[in-house]
Amino acid sequence: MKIKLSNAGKRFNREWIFRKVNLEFSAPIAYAITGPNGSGKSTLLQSIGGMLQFSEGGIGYSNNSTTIASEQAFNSISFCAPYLDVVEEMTLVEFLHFHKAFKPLLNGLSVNDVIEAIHLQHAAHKQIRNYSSGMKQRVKLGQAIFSNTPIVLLDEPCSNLDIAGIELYHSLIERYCQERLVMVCSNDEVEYRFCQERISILDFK
Ligand SMILES: Nc1ncnc2c1ncn2[C@@H]1O[C@H](COP(=O)(O)OP(=O)(O)OP(=O)(O)O)[C@@H](O)[C@H]1O
Repeated sequence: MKIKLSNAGKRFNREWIFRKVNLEFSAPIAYAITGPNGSGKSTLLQSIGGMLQFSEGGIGYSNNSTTIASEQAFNSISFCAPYLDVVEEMTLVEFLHFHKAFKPLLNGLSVNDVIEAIHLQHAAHKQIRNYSSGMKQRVKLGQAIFSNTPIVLLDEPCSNLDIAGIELYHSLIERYCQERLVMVCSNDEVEYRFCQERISILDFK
């Protein structure tokens, strides 16, 4: 799986956040997108994930040289970010079954396997609205990492996680993301230390 950015730029009103981004991303490599607060990491990741449109230039997705239409790319992408909501009214079991109807789980895994993997068995039947912030972050990570997509986009993946949660994050990456294209937006080395490639958003100002 490949993503190619050609002269990509994004602005909000008159403010250019980044310009002239010419980069290629391919599996099985993990990329870190770094930069200070407000520099545009999340904006770039959301643009790559198709949640925002570039203001200039473009993006291409392909798999083994076959082009994937932008409007179909979401099938290949999973996304985890603190600003993305989960369905708070559902229990974890309900939410994962609901999500699985749109994005299947990694081959051979069940909803129960995912719940065990993110260590939330004790809260499986509790409404997500009553979860702590760290528990919700485990749900978001599980939802992204266990979706059967070749691309995994992670924005500040360790937000609200304690030390055990951060270790869990690294073990999930190690076990389930080796063959995938992973992108991590962060300014905290702990979150992206496994990434082979590092990209500073400041290079595109
Ligand atoms: N919808 C929007 N409308 C206007 N400006 C926006 C919008 N979204 C983001 N911005 C601006 O774009 C800039 C980049 O924001 P972004 O969230 O991408 O930064 P970031 O590098 O991810 O920051 P942080 O490390 O704090 O998460 C900021 O100046 C922000 O105010």
